Amino acid sequence: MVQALILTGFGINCEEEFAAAYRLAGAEPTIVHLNQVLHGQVSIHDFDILNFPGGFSFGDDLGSGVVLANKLRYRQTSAAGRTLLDDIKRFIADGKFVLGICNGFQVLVKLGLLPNLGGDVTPEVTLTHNASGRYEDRWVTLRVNPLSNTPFLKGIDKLEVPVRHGEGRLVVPNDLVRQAIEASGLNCLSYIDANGDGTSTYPFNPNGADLNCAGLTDPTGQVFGLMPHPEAFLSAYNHPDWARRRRAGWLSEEGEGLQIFQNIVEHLQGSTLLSNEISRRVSQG
Ligand SMILES: NC(=O)CC[C@H](N)C(=O)O
Repeated sequence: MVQALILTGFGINCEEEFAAAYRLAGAEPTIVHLNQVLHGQVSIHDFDILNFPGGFSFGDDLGSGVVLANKLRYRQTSAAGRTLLDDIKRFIADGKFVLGICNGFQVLVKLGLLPNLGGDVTPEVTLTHNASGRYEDRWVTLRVNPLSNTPFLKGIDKLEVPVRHGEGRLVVPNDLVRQAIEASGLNCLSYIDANGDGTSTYPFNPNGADLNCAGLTDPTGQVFGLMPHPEAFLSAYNHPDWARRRRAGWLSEEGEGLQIFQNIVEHLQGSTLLSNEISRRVSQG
């Protein structure tokens, strides 16, 4: 069974929704306090996918996600001076997956794991206060970038999801970074308007993000982060307009966010089968 590690503690508050998403997608979720990982009691390497949920880690002090990102980068988890970031780099090199939602996305961006164009985990973009100057709590519509290579978004064209954040505005500091992100489709999700076009117009784009960008991946597609909350749209009944949609013949019981979790679980199941298959063939000569 695919094993999903979900971190919590220090003000993270979306871990149960995350766990529900993996359970519905057929994986086994384990919620672990960050200290258990930082103190070496739990190893991320025993899992297939590492998850950073939303919330208000460290009270958003110094900027959302900044303190947690610094703990991952600088806090030594062993006498040998290893950090959790060292472990995460190995985890990714092993072909495993990392997902950050909202505050989790902020952590991955502040750490430099997203977009990680240069491969040296140095911050290249940032997330800052919404252009509205307010916390935004609303539903938005996203379009998946067809250039994106991430298995998380396979087969998805468009999805509706809620946002709830104060610091969701992606800022891309220069043209070179912007071009590199666009050229490889790392801006995997954009906010769209009622016509289906990418937009910087409020409230369709709830925070004024550059590139109308709601989510990023790294070049491998293994690290994925987004501001909206797919784990809050697991059932059709999570949608504020479910009754009207139902009357209009929209019959699925599943929420649109669930597909992302089903995608990654299926992908991991496929790769596990493949590696089992290979080792069986090798042992049979
Ligand atoms: N829901 C969240 O994860 C919110 C993230 C962060 N605390 C913000 O307000 O931007």
